Amino acid sequence: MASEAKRAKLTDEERTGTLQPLMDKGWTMVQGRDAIYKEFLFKDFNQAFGFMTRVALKADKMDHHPEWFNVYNKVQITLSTHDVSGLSHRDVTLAKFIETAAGSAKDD
Ligand SMILES: C[C@H](O)[C@H](O)[C@H]1CNC2=NC(N)=NC(=O)C2=N1
Repeated sequence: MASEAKRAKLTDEERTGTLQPLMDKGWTMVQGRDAIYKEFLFKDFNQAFGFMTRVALKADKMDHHPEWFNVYNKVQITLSTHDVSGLSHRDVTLAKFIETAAGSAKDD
C-alpha cells in the first residue's frame, strides 16, 4: 500500500477486519473521538520504560507517534492519525507492534 493510503481514514469495511482483533486484545474506542486506547501494566518502571523505548523507536521510524501517559509501571496509550482526524492503517500497524512489544517486555 502507498504511504498516503496508509494514512487515509479507515473505511467501515476495513474497520470490521482490522479493529476487531485489537478490540479482542483489550483496545477500546475513545469516546467522542475516532481513536483507540489501551492501558498496559508492567512489573515496574524499568519494564514499562523498556517497552516505551521500543515503541518510541518504531513510532519514529513510521513517523507515527502515540499519545501516551506513563506513571511507574502503567502506560496508557491512545492512537489516532492526526493528519486525517481519525484511525488509519498506521494506527493498526502501530497497535500490533505495541502488542508484540508488550508481550516481550514482560519477559525482561
Ligand atoms: C509532519 C509529520 O509527518 C506528521 O506530523 C506526522 C507525525 N506523527 C504523527 N503521528 C500521528 N499519530 N498522527 C499523525 O498524523 C502524525 N503525523
